[in-house]
Parts: sequence; C-alpha cells; structure tokens
Amino acid sequence: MAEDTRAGFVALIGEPNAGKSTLLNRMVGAKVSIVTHKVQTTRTRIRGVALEGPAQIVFVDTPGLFRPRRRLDRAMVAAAWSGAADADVVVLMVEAHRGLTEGVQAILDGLGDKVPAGQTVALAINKIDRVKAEALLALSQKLNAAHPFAATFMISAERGHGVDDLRRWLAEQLPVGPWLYPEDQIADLPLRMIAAEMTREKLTLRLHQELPYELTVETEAWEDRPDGSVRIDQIVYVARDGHKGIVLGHGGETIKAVGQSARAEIAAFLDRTVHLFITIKVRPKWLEEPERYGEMGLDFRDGN
Ligand SMILES: Nc1nc2c(ncn2[C@@H]2O[C@H](COP(=O)(O)OP(=O)(O)OP(=O)(O)O)[C@@H](O)[C@H]2O)c(=O)[nH]1
Repeated sequence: MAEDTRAGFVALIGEPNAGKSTLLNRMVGAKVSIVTHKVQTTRTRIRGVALEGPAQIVFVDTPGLFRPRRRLDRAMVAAAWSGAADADVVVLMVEAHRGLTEGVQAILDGLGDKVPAGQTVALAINKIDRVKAEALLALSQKLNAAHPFAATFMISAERGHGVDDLRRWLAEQLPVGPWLYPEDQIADLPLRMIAAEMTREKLTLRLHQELPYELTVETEAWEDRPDGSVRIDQIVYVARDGHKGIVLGHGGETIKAVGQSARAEIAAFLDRTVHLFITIKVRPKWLEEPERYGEMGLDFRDGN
C-alpha cells in the first residue's frame, strides 16, 4: 500500500578505501560502483537503489573526503559534503584496524560543521574481520565519545557480516512516502555511468601509476538493437597529446585490451551482447569545462 512505503537518501562517507563501494555493492546487490585496490577511484556520485521491505533506499556514494588541492579535488569534496547534508541518513565508515585516524578526525570535525545538527548519523566500523573483538569495543566507545552517533554497526562489507542489520535499520529511518524511482527503472537508472566506470576501472588496472590524472570516461551513445544486443560508444577524454599515446599504448594494444575486458564486464553485468566502441579525445581544457563536471555528477562551481 502506498501509505506504507518509505523512501530516502543515504550518504556513505569515510576516508578513501574505507569500503564504501564494497558496502554499496553488497547493499544493492549489483556492481554499481567500481572497487579497486587504489584510493580515490570513486569520482562520481553514483547512486544505487536498494529495496528493503516497503522501503526504497537510495545510496549516494560520495567521493573520498580527502584534503582538496586541485579544482577537481575541491569539487569532489564539496560534492561529498553536500551529498551528506542533503541525505536523510549519513553513514560514516571507519576502518576497524586503522581506527580514529587524522582523516577520520577531520571528517568528524566536518560532521559538526557542514552537516545540519539533528541529522541522523550512524557509525559503521568496517573490516571487523581484520581485528579482535576487544579492540572493536574500545574503538566504538572512542568514536561515540567524539560524536553522538544514532547507532553503531560492526560490519564486514566484504564478507557481509552485519550488512543486513544495517540495511534494515536504514530502511526504518527513512521518511514515509512514495518511492523515488519506479521499480522497473531502478536497473537502467545509472547504466551509462556504470558502463563508463567499468571502462575507467579497466584503464586504472591496466595503467597503474601511468594513468593520467586528468582522464575521464563518458558514455556518449547507447543504442539498443533489435537482436537484443547493445552498441555503446564511449569517449576517453585526456588533457594532453602525450596522454593519448599512453592510453592507446604501443600499436593501440592498451586501449584494445582495455576495450576487450571492459566489454566483457559490461556484457556480464547487462547479461546481453555488447558492442563497445571507445574513442580517445584530447581536450586540453576538459578540467575547466562545466559539462564534464555535470557528467561526473559534480557541480563545476563547487571547485572554486
Ligand atoms: N578485509 C576487508 N577488506 C575490505 C572490507 N570491505 C572492503 N574491503 C577492501 O577495502 C578496499 C577498499 O574498498 P572500497 O570499497 O573500494 O573503498 P571506498 O571507500 O569505496 O574507496 P574510494 O572509492 O577510494 O573512496 C578494497 O580492497 C576492498 O576489498 C572488509 O570488510 N574487510
């Protein structure tokens, strides 16, 4: 019944590598945000939608709240905080084995400053598989003394411990109201963005340290074909000619390998045949172009 439904936004915040994407993937049950061993890979505010009984939980996966230096970094941090402030519930993820680091302290300070008083903030101590139970209790007490959390969860996003409890609790916190997305649209909602993130992830894995910082992937066209397959055209934007060479690789072998593995992953995710076409474009000024920020779910003005 419509009166019984609940819906709202949940923002996951935490230091880079805290496990936000892993938790999001587990909650949503599909790969919607990239997970790699590298930090600061999440550049978009990708949303995943989880259903829990009559509740629709829309997750905002925020970029890591690291110290901003460049314009893009500043835009990402501003996006993370505004995502948190707009959300119905904020979940701060802290790594069990790292504890109350300087970075966590900076986020706690930000919670006091940038998030409206009275907003529901929960603490999720993640990676509990890496520490002993006694250490967890002490850490929970210390963090709760630093901020009045509405609830504390001990979880392992990777193994799934505590994740169902957290999702149930989140569902109960959301306001009563109609769902934000119709059920049949949930799956397609961020498909273009997911496909772009998958290609970006393959580039990250393939290029390691060589990966140009000023690089972004966009899905330009998406054509569903009558035979059930899909043609996806993507553009990799780089800032310099030299970067184009890095992404292409010797005789084009890097981009070819990236395209093959991205195509396979997108096809597995969509469960259909995918024809993927990737073009590399040099846009010296892309970091200053408002449209590129919009594509990443960021507000260009926040970078000022
Ligand atoms: N041992 C252990 N590792 C975990 C757990 N959850 C996540 N990880 C690992 O921690 C690393 C970072 O996880 P991500 O989900 O990418 O972290 P993130 O917070 O989204 O990182 P950014 O995108 O950089 O903000 C990955 O290697 C995960 O496999 C956990 O519960 N236990």
